[in-house]
Amino acid sequence: MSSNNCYSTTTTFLSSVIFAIAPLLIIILLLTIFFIKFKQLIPNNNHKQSLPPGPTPWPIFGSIPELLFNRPTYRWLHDLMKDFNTDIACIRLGTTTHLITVTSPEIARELLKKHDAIFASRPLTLATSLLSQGYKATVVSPCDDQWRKMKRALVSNVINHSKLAWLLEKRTQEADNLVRFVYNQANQIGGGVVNVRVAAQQYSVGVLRRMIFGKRYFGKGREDGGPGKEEEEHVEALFSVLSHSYSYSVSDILTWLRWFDLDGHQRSVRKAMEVINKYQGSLVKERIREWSDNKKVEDLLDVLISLKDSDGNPLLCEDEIQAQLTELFIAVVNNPHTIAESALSEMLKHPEMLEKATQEIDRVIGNEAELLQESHVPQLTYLIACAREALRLHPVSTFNLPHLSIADCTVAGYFIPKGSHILISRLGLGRSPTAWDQPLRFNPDRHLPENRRDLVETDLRFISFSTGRRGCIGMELGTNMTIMLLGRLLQCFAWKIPKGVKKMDLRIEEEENTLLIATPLFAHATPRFNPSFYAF
Ligand code: HEM
Repeated sequence: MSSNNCYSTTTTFLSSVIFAIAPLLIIILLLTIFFIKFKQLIPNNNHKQSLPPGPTPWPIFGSIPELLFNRPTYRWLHDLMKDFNTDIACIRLGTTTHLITVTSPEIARELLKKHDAIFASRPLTLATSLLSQGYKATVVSPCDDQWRKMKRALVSNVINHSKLAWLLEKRTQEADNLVRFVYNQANQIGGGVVNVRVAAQQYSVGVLRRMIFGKRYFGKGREDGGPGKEEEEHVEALFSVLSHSYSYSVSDILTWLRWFDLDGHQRSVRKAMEVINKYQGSLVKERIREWSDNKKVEDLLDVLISLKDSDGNPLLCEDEIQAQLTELFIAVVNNPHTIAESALSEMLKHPEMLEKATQEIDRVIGNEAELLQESHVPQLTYLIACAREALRLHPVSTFNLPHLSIADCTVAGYFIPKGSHILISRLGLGRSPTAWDQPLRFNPDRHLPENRRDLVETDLRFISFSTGRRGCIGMELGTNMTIMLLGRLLQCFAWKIPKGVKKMDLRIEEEENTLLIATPLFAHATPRFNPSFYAF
């Protein structure tokens, strides 16, 4: 037999062996992959309790297909909880992430009061990473040293009682501007129709712009007190970032798809951040460049730049300041305006409430020539009750900001694994039939026995500023801004439903995690006083 023949026989033999065992190898490989995945799917048996009820997950993908195809997600989650007849549910995403949804005040208290330390972190998303320049600030950062540093800086030096007292005049100027803007629309024979949403949104952001940058307008502004195109663009960009922050984007759930930006979220957030940086960023850069330690500290940007660490070096770098300012604007852009808009809409449906709140303001001020001031706010208990009721019944978002658990825990008798995303439903708490009698009725009187002087609700019967380590730092400012906004509108103008509108439309807009009333509130305003009252 020739060597050639021998070689070819050996090759043929080897090929036939490989050919014979190839399917076996493929089967072994598949089994190994399946075993690894399957192992991940088996619940951890070290705990005795079961997970909260929820849909049966698909292998590997969990309930991601349902989550992506049932929009808006908040409705799917709430419907699912109703079907399971539960106040706490668990939706598994992929093999390891658990989404825990909660609709009862008792369970919310267990999470944010009893086990606060365990649930004090935040999940990461593409939008929150972009807005915070890689988690350099407070609101969206996970519970780490950077968050601690920034929160401490905010509470001790930036948003506290003494700084707010120092900046009172700037806030009052913006409240005067609100009245001027609305007066210029209402000062016609028979009054005028006002877009309350625009006035209220621009007031909220205007208050912060004055406190941070010492000025109201990025550009030339407008004579009538309204927003210029720069301010409109700024507010629109803030809302865009806010609405994408925790919106269950495909790229947040299946992170390996981020590159493709399938739902366009990344593009939208980057575009909005360009606008925000164009306005805020250039001011911060310029101020840092021109900074000298002899400069008089005149606004919150000066405060942030002037903070020093224990070695006497600047405490915050430019990125931290930029990120923190964006977060502060995002923190105020929606709450005060939504509360004022929905409270006024409800009061227009119930004119006796409008009358009662206006009479209270007149009585507290006692002197017709004076405009409402922040010092009057604690005495306006009926108006505060109306704002609390608006917060309870018409929350601005379906869920509180998400929390993330940093250890395994037992809640309501169920096992909650480390790394769970916790979504506390603002709708579920505020409209809970066990916590509230006739929950769907707008009834400010239900808050009166408590005689509250603020919007704080630490018992979590509804979410206002929430509570615990991740609780809001803007309770005093948020209450004052909201009540001044609503109070000035009621004090200075008589409001009614515009001609041709049969009833106020309080249907909500079904967008991801936002509950804005579908149509902005257009209401008819007439000045209540002589023109000389508005000449300030
Ligand atoms: C009526 C007005 C306001 C309401 C209803 C409100 C509500 C909230 C809520 C519900 C949270 C999330 C709490 C949680 O995760 O459990 C929050 C967080 C926060 N708010 Fe507010 N807020 C208001 C105004 C403000 C203002 C005026 C500021 C400051 C200028 C502010 C700054 C913050 C910050 C920094 C956080 C993040 C805290 C952290 O994660 O550690 N808020 N707010």
